[in-house]
Amino acid sequence: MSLAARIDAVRGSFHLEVDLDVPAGSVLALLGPNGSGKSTVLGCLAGLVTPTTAEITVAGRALAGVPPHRRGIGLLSQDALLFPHLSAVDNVAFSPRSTGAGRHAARERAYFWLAEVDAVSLADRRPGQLSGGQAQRVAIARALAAEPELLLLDEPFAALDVDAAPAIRGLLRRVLKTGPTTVLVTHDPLDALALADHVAVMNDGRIVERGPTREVLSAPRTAFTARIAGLNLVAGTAVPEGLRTASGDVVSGIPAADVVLGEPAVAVFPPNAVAVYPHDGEHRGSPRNTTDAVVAALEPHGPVIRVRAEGDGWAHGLTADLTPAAVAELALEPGSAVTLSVKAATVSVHPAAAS
Ligand SMILES: Nc1ncnc2c1ncn2[C@@H]1O[C@H](COP(=O)(O)OP(=O)(O)OP(=O)(O)O)[C@@H](O)[C@H]1O
Repeated sequence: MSLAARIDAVRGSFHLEVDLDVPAGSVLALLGPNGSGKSTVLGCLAGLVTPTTAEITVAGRALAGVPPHRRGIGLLSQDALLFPHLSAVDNVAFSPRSTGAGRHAARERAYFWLAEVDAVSLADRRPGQLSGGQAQRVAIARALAAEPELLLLDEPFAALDVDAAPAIRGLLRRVLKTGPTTVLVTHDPLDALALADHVAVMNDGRIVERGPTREVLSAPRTAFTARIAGLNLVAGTAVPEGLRTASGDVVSGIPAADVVLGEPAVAVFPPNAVAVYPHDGEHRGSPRNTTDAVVAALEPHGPVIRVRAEGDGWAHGLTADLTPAAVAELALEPGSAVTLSVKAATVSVHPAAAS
């Protein structure tokens, strides 16, 4: 069920103007800072915010004038928002019940989805007896049990503590692989990397950049996206040491709790974790995570100079932040041959959406 939306909306002095196209079954992440309009987009899609003008179609069906509960849309927000007086299984069964399923069929479907999110053992508990992560599992089951044509996720990990978030992220990655067309709102590039095929970066009510997630975040075309992403990314497959790239290089790093060996992953590290040495220099740091490269560009970046590298293998597109004094000392200029080194302890390895 593909989504196509052209939305124009005004909220006070804020003006939103976006268009979105999300192919059937894929996940689009809307990434942007506070106040950029992400929640307003979700509100318009869900029918909770009235746009000035909007053309929204899901699987070719126009949603203009359709009330929220008839839109075939599932919404999962930061807080699970379960009905406090119903058990977990009755909360999940509520979705199919409200679309006409009989009591028995609804409970059966509820147990199916509770099993999908590893929460069958919680079936008889009330929301007040669930942790934040457990409640969010049940809320995911409830959203999916409605079998929505479009799933909207509004910062689904924001209210979870750091220990619970990776498990829920892993779970969503699993169910979204075969799940409905999804729009995910987040301000965390790692959420986009883990879950989204495509990303649209929002600023001040507009989409300033869009494309395949890894492409946009690893080679941002606008300074704004670079600031949001602000990270080096190397794509590959998770291995015990860290990650193996398509060309067979291993980048060592610390795996996040939700990494699965053999699955797509990205190694992530900030530009200030990359050390730059002259190509034939003696100081190569630790022999791990060392690669030859050529300086492609030097860009002022606040108090530092951001060195953009090109080369074969995983060096391509990496950025390193150096002080102006270091750039002068190394006599760096576009075309300089260098060796880059990244300490494994500064590299985190995260699961990535397969794209
Ligand atoms: N009910 C409202 N009335 C007037 N202005 C509003 C209302 N709701 C939101 N806004 C304004 O619309 C703009 C976009 O808000 P929105 O919540 O969509 O951004 P966001 O990107 O989701 O931000 P956050 O990440 O903080 O949730 C903001 O400037 C906000 O102040």
